[in-house]
Amino acid sequence: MAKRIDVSDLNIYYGNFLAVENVTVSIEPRSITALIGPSGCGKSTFLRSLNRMHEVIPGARVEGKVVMDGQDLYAPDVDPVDVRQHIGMVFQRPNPFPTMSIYDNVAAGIRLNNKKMKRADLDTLVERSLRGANLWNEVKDRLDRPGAGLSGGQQQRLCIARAIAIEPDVLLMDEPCSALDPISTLAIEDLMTELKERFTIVIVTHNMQQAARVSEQTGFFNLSGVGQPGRLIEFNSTEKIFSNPDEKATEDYISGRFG
Ligand SMILES: Nc1ncnc2c1ncn2[C@@H]1O[C@H](COP(=O)(O)OP(=O)(O)OP(=O)(O)O)[C@@H](O)[C@H]1O
Repeated sequence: MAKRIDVSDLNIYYGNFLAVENVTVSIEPRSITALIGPSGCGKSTFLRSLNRMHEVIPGARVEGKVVMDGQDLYAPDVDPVDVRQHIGMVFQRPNPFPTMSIYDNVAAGIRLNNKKMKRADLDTLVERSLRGANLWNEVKDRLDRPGAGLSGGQQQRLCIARAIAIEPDVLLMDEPCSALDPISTLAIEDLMTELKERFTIVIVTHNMQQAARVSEQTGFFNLSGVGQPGRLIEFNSTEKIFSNPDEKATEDYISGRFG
């Protein structure tokens, strides 16, 4: 079930380095939120803080709140592994488990959560996930072949199938199309539009046309100089950001004047 995320006063550190400063934003359920901005402004860092992946880096930590449907994800009694089951992630480079079969790639997360699931139920879930990722028709006759044997675009859809198989509430996507050709990119964009009916989606992208095509809301991050923290400069409807942004820096960035 798609859920809403409310971030308040979030500071994100790598050791003593403040990488992202003072972000307050609300991410709506059943919609796509795009994060754009120049390299190094903290988009990926912010994304990873939403499902507590940031803290797997030694010395990395956050201050502030990330609340999903009323639950503070950084409260002391919350298990980060549990958070990552509810907030799934898809990365820039498709990363299927290379020697595992297509079937096992999709089943991997389900098996971790539910070791005793019957084979027939698992088959149903794997098929549903592959259909959900628009990959079923291409792989249904070779489910036992290695995931690494698929094309890049198919591998990325396999990773999306793996992510949605455990029925998360939120899907985080960090430049999911940057390693893909234009046709595969459009396939993933169509898929995102379908998935937003069921999931809250947050995507980091360098491709402004992509942000404009797929998202309802856009956040523009920027930094004032090397070594300075990234900040969320403007968060607005995608239509407004790309037609009449409030901030000059947003306008300069989307019109290609820097970044
Ligand atoms: N593992 C890390 N350890 C220390 N600093 C890091 C680490 N990862 C990122 N940073 C720093 O945090 C800041 C934000 O980086 P981040 O990768 O989040 O930016 P980004 O906007 O996603 O960049 P890009 O668009 O190039 O991917 C940068 O100054 C970066 O050097």
